[in-house]
Amino acid sequence: MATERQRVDWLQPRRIEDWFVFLSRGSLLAVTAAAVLAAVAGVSLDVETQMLVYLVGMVVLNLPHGGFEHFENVRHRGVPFGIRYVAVYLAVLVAFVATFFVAPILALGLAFVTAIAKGGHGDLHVLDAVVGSGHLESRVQRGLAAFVRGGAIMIVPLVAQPEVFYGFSSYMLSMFDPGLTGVLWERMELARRLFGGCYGVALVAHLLLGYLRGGASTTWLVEAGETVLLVAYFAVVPVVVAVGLYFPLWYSLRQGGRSAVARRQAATETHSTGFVLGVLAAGGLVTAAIAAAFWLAVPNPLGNADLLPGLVAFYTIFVCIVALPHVVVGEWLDSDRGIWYVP
Ligand SMILES: CC1=C(/C=C/C(C)=C/C=C/C(C)=C/C=O)C(C)(C)CCC1
Repeated sequence: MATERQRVDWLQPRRIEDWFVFLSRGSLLAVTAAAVLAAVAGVSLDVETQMLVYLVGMVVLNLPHGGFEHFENVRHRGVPFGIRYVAVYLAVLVAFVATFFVAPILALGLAFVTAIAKGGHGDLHVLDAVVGSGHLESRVQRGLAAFVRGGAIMIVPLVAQPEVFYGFSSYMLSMFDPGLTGVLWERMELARRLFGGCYGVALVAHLLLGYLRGGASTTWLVEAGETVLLVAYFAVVPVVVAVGLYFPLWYSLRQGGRSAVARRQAATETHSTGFVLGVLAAGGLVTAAIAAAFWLAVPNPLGNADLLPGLVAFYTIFVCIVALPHVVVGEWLDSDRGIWYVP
């Protein structure tokens, strides 16, 4: 549901959720500005450092939030629901892993779609709960908002930094079939033009429709500003760093704001530190067990890459195989609440 709420003050956050959103914008803006300054000064981060930033961002900072998000979805929902949820979740996870073995290119495409869907729909719910989405009146506008925000994560770097994008995609495919290395390069230009063209049209349509519906309303201005920030960020920040910092600094921070609103509305008790640490420890163990099983199941866990790029490729596929069932089961099959619950 679109909401009229508009409480975020760009410079003076008041509530806890406004702080989360404020920090997400500030940190992405700072990283974007640093990337522009570095480009102007002719300085660039070496690829090793970029990969370390990715691994720290995704594993150390983002993974705990992912575990917490999973846990919140099934908490207080009853035992039969929980068992059904976990069973369907595991079935979808196994089916997705199987797809990597029989059709790796299709599965990699699904992995990218997962990142787009998660980022896009997650952000749409943050607009509903915290930022304001009053100007998004129709389903088409909401769909466009989600596609444009999520698409920034994958399609903008595909257009702006195709070599790195394809290089890592090749590593990911080589985990399952070394013969597929290089196969993507032949289609690179076509994919860039096709996806880049569609994305450009969607971006302009999204901004224009929002404006035509309600003029330069505050919610439109703020939302358009965020969209432009996301596009600029993914266009100028080296893609490995950009994705590695987007999930902790934008996705997880903002979801923290959304869940603060949801908890207050549902009058759910706040968690004690001990409880949170217990959930994190249990979640960490389950996640590590899934990662270990996946490592053993894959023919070449590091693909044809060296250690660091191999770990980036492995972790990326791993996070996608956990995230896809989360989006499918948690959001689209759990019609009562969904993973991005907004009261
Ligand atoms: C294509 C591509 C990448 C893909 C990243 C993906 C697909 C991340 C998905 C993250 C998810 C689903 C997180 C959920 O919380 C890398 C590794 C940055 C390297 C550059 C090219």
